[in-house]
Amino acid sequence: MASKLLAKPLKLALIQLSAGADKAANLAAARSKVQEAARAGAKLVVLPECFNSPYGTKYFPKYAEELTPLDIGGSPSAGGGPPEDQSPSYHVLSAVAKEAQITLVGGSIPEYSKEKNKWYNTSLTFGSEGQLLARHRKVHLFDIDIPGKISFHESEVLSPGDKVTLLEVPGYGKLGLAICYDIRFPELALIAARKGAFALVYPGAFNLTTGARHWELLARARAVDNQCYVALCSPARDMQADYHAWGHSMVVDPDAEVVQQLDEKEGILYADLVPERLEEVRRNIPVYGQRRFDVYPDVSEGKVRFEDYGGGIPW
Ligand SMILES: NC(=O)CC(=O)C(=O)O
Repeated sequence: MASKLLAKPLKLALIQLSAGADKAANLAAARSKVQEAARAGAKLVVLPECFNSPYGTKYFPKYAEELTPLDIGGSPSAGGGPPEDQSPSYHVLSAVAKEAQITLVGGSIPEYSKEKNKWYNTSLTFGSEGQLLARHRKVHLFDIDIPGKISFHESEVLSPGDKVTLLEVPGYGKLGLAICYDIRFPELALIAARKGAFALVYPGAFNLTTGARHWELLARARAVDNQCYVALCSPARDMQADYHAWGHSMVVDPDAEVVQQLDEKEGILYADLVPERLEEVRRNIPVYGQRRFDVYPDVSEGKVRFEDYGGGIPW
């Protein structure tokens, strides 16, 4: 097992903010909070799921943006990226990542693909040159019915993505990137970890029912399964909104300890991702070298659809 992390801790910021009906105001608030986090020294900044729109199927088509032609690895200033009027969120995220000189996981936004005539819940990550580093479309759609509590069906409007997403944080190593409900599916996290991820990042909007039951449990489960850092970034709770987000953005370390956690209000969580901690945990309990692929299959091998934006670091 080899880690490609530098010895220097990576300062992470999770921005918990609520999104209202005014998209321009949501984008302006996100921009100002990202700048604040960068001034505090964060190098990797994460926004929440659906940070530019209220969360709800009736809102997705209205707030959706067209991202094609996607220029993965390119820079909008060099002619890449969608036109400004089709995707203001793309351009704000790109610009603020460059201004702030950070890697920015831009939460998620509703995306419309004209080519496919489909909507997606999509996360875009930008590098410090403003270049698009990665795109993840939520693979597992949030379709649930808990009688008397909550019924939600993203699939009424959205289509699922079809890839595990990995991306390189320059100078540090790989992140596994997924969105909210994706965290309930351990295979996605396991594949990302076995392909070299040192941290799993989930913009996510759990609610008052499922958040209380499973938010921390799932974060800690994915961390202990994979001996990775896990970061969950939620919208702040707004009881005037249709959907009541759980909040409680959190970072869990590779030994499944909660390092930091917010409450339900707006705020920024800072945490250092420490390479030595990762190595210590993996050395102490070396499950990665102890798997029995003669007894069961390695889900990270064979027919796996994954997008690795930046070269593999196999363990
Ligand atoms: N909003 C989601 O995608 C997931 C969620 O709230 C849950 O799994 O619970």
